[in-house]
Amino acid sequence: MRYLTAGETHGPQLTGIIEGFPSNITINFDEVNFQLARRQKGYGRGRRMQIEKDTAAIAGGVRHGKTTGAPIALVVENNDWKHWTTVMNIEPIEGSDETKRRVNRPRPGHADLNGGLKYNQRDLRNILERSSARETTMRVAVGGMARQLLQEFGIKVAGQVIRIGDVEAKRTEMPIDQLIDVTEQSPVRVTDKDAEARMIAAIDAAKDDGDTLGGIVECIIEGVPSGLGSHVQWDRKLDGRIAQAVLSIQAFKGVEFGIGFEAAERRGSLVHDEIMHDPQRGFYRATNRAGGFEGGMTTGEPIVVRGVMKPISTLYKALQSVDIDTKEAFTAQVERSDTCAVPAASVIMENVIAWEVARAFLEKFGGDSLEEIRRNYEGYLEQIKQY
Ligand SMILES: Cc1cc2nc3c(=O)[nH]c(=O)nc-3n(C[C@H](O)[C@H](O)[C@H](O)COP(=O)(O)O)c2cc1C
Ligand SMILES: C=C(O[C@@H]1CC(C(=O)O)=C[C@@H](OP(=O)(O)O)[C@H]1O)C(=O)O
Repeated sequence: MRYLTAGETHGPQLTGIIEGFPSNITINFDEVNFQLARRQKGYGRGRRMQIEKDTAAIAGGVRHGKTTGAPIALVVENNDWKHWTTVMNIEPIEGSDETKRRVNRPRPGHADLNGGLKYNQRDLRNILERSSARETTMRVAVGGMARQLLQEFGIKVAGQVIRIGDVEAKRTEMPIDQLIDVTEQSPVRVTDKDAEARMIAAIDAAKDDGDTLGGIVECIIEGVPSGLGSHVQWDRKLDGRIAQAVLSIQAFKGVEFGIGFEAAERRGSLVHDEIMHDPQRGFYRATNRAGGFEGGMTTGEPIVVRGVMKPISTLYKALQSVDIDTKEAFTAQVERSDTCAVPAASVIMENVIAWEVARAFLEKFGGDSLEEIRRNYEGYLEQIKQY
């Protein structure tokens, strides 16, 4: 199973094509649109989110509410396109002075300069339009499809914000369904009300100073059987693939599983998870410090992944850069930008991880239809039980 996305942030639409999605899966479009709506919420975002109201339309691969096994085509329109039709026009507009509309001032922390050099583009808009995190809209829609496959097998995905700037949220141990409900009610996607208020204040303060904030988000996946991914080849290790998916989100700079970087400070006896057995549960781990992975394979314990997002690159208190034409220094003018997109990014992270887990699930239990996958899955569960 694979997917590709296309589309620019101020272009007419984002397009996604999923190939290899099995047949006979009932698709609830409200679920896909719910994921898109969740991504748009979250304290700290700029004016663009008031313009967009993301909904996905299906343009292939689903009939009468069920997948057919054909490639699935998804489309999300950009409402903002109507304000950008002249700037973004594909055809040159006669009599217009294109040079005036060029972006010739690369923004620090963005893809602008590297992309301009690499693709030999002197209008940096040709880079920024695609490097924008607007593209994650389609990745979330695709993740919304993957979640429906996972749901068929009782696999649940949740996320929460752990840190924004210097404010850390206390992690309340609660069942995953409750975690999903509680974080959904929070503008910064936390369960800790005290931290919520301090995070909102920190975002407001950064905004007042013309500055931005990053943070840490966590994703938890429950109900995953042991044995997804594989130790036998580097690119089949599922933790590695999830790490790649997380780092592919714009502005994500780090990833860890379970106790993560803390493992460097601890002794082995306080890192590794002891193996237990119970006639009802089968094999399990006494703890889950590994975050659900050993040898690139799932252990059957919940997958726990955290990602680090850097502060938003564009600051109202603009940073210095160099004009690509004159090579002179300037400080950038900012029209609009987010102050903090960490809560939104936690939704993106959930969905890109859901995709990777669904892909690994299909590799393990293969099959073209839901029924075939179910047979393979149930046979494997029986095999594990007898082991
Ligand atoms: C949900 C989300 C929203 C973002 N919004 C902005 C924004 O409004 N302004 C900005 O400068 N960067 C924003 N970014 C970050 C940039 O897209 C990102 O830093 C840039 O493309 C360069 O990529 P890199 O940081 O991964 O190197 C956002 C990222 C995410 C995930
Ligand atoms: C459009 C989205 O996020 C955008 C991501 C983004 C960036 O540089 O990554 C910059 C901003 O776009 P604009 O310059 O149009 O205001 C954000 O609003 C979105 O999340 O849907």
